[in-house]
Amino acid sequence: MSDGSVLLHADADAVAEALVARLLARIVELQTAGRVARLCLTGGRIATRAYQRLAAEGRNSAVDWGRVELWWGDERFVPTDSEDRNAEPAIAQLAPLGIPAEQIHPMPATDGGTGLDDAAEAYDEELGGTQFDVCLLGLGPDGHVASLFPEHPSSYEPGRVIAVRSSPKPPPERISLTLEVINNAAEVWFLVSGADKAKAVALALLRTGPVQVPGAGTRGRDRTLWLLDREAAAELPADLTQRGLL
Ligand SMILES: O=C1O[C@H](COP(=O)(O)O)[C@@H](O)[C@H](O)[C@H]1O
Repeated sequence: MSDGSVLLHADADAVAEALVARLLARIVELQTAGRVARLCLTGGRIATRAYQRLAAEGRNSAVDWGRVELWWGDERFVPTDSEDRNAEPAIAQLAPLGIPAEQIHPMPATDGGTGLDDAAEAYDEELGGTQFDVCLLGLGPDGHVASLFPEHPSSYEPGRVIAVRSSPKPPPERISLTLEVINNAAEVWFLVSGADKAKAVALALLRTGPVQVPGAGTRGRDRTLWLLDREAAAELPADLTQRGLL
């Protein structure tokens, strides 16, 4: 497991800009090595901002979008057309990139014809042995990642893809990858902005327990990056942000 690197940016827009530049470069690197790039996407405000930019910049990049797979780290178990969904709005934003539909893997929705448990199981099967090259994650103000919430059964339930009930953040029913799958990604990149996330960032980077702060137990096999804006980094010890390394 990798240690984390902190990358400080001025504000949320700068985080989104940096993310897109890094992501495009990493995908090209993977494809140059003959690989299909397997990306796991996150929901959340800053991700939405970044996907807008990715759609615009990605079209003129060297990326072969025919050799990219999209997966999701978590999803709200609501109808496909609900504004609460993580995947469908992102898929719509990224449509200009022309990623083949069979390479886009949203988690099931309530209109998919199965209940929550079967939906989580179906995604586990679809995922099979996929290992992500890059897993993007947000961090909630409470320290949650994907739909793994602090001191909640989701943060210690065994399995790879779990059904989440009574989520402290609405909507209450969700599907989430667990840390077993997330931490098997080659690289985990956190995108975090805003003063409301500062305490959670500090607790996660100072390695609080993963049940108390799921973000604290999350890291990639080869690399973990924390792309933070100044507000989100405000409660980190100064030496850590100055060195940029943990
Ligand atoms: O509910 C969720 O929240 C987190 C964080 O979202 P944000 O808007 O506070 O950045 C997100 O990472 C996760 O995918 C989502 O389902």
